[in-house]
Amino acid sequence: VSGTNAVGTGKGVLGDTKSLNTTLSNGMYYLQDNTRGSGIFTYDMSSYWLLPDLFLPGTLWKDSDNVYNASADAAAVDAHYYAGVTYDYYKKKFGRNSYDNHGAAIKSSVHYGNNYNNAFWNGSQMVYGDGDGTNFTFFSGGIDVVGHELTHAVTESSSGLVYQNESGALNEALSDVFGTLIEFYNGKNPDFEIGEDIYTPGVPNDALRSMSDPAKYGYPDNYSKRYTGTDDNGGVHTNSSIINKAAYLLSEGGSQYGVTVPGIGRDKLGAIYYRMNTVYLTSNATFSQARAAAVQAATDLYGAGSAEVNAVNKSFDAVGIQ
Ligand SMILES: CCCCC[C@H](S)C(=O)N[C@@H](Cc1ccccc1)C(=O)N[C@@H](C)C(=O)O
Ligand SMILES: [Ca+2]
Ligand SMILES: [Ca+2]
Ligand SMILES: [Zn+2]
Repeated sequence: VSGTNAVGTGKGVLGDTKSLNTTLSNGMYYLQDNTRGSGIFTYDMSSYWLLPDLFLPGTLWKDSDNVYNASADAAAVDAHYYAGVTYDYYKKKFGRNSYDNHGAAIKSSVHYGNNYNNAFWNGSQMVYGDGDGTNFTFFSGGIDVVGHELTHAVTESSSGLVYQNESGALNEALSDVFGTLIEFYNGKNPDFEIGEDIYTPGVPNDALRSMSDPAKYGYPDNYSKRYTGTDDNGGVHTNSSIINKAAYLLSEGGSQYGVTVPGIGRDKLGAIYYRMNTVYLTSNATFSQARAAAVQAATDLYGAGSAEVNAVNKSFDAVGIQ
């Protein structure tokens, strides 16, 4: 909508209060943030429970008093706010102006479907389900989820990793890695767990995946343990954990399978994986090609024979990728 910039306040999924950039137009407030790129827009899909995909993005979220404390508001509050944090991360860390590096408008829809247990990037926008209340709560309530989904847009605009088999697992891992780096950038209860804020709301201290110990949730932490079937587009949410573990070890350091990795920290992990995704990876890249791409990216950034290049090599050795 065309109007004037405003600042609202709202409560997120976890009950936390936050300020929101909104737009005042004809006496109504909208979840439209005009301060970032071409804008961040948050939509409501709650009226479109039948064949929802036909109605995306839904209705631009409107409110009468610019206060978003109702229970139905929480998912929109977090989708809107965390999209802004994600925009800021890519801009501040890499000078990237939105997911396409051309200031594309960022659109999110919440309350998609009926108790929908997922969130996704549909090629044009982010879409968040409410969860069934037992396995998941509102998906936008996790900043690592929002960062995960928007990173799919970054990947689509750069490497274009095909969403199946090893390239698909790389695609998923990049989304988990940057979802986590964005969670640390935000600074509230950051961790190397994935989805902890929205997974099983009735069960504390668990997550959908773990980067530090994938095996905790039955996922592989070595190439020798990869899934080779056809489920889930060839196990994209399973084999991503092999790359997630390599990324965790590269950042934090550690040992497994007799290989010790010297940690180089989150910022260098991000710089190397960002350059890998935006400069070197091709759409059908394998895990082995990803190793070569990461080594080249680290070489560009820190020099051949640098401690960083050594750490990259060790991190892939530790997960059995040559
Ligand atoms: C609709 C088709 C499937 C799209 C899968 C999306 S990109 C996805 O990977 N969603 C994440 C959501 C997420 C992200 C971070 C933390 C928790 C949950 C995902 O991992 N979905 C799981 C449930 C899956 O699809 O198996
Ligand atoms: Ca997390
Ligand atoms: Ca839980
Ligand atoms: Zn994904």
